Amino acid sequence: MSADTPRTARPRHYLMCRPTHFTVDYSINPWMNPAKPTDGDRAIAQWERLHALFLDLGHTVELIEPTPGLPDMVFAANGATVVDGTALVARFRHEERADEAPAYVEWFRARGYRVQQAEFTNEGEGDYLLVGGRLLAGTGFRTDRRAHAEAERVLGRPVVTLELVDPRYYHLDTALSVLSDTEIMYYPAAFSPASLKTLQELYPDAVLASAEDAAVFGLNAVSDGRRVVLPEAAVGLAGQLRARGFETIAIDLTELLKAGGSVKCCTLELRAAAE
Ligand SMILES: CN(C)C(=N)NCCC[C@H](N)C(=O)O
Repeated sequence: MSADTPRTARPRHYLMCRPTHFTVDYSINPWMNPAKPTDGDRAIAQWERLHALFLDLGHTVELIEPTPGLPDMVFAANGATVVDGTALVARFRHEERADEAPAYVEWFRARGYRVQQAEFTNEGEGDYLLVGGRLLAGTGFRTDRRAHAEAERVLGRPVVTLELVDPRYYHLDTALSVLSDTEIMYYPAAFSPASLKTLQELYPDAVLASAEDAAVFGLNAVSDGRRVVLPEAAVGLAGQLRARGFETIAIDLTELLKAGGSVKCCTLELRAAAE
């Protein structure tokens, strides 16, 4: 598709979590260095700009109350995967985040979602990305490979397993982003040779990110089908997207990057049951 391709934005329903208690006081990924100071006010200001931006774009945003002592809870995308009104709630790999799961169970139950508590480790939309009718599923660092069959059964979508091999890209959504129901962008070196072949076969026209754009979390982006919100440092990727007819909106979330997250990590999509 070219820059002249007309694209349609679909209004989305998101869940976010204010980084009230954000800090980096443990390390569970290579981006986290507890010796490096964080600025809580700056994290909140950056997050608030993202929140306001989604509202300006016409999306609906709900909020989950941040729990004291859970500094990574701002990364709401990890809380669950929600398809057709069913929330498959995360079971976190690391003890430091384990207590986030009950907060999500409670949030979804209170709002009438069908809630499934996971048997196997999975980190929600960090590793599960819905592209049209297909669920791309990451494994290698966080989500257990056995969780993929569970996701297929609970969410009713065929799953494609993708193996991540670079610890900097420990969640699928740090290395791959969904642009529309048929298009993705990804960083090839983050995947095993077999998974790369799978991606090349399924998405021969995908946008391929450079190492530089991947390293500033350019792939941790959120698209509504026409407008792609992505970290402002990912300038090469933004140019590639505009050449394909997407509008790009750059945002600074560098304070949250100190914990290994950016735009997509803060944004869980809520997909209602079909009417
Ligand atoms: C896309 N998503 C949701 C993420 N990549 N999440 C960021 C999680 C960061 C956290 N410190 C952790 O290591 O779990």
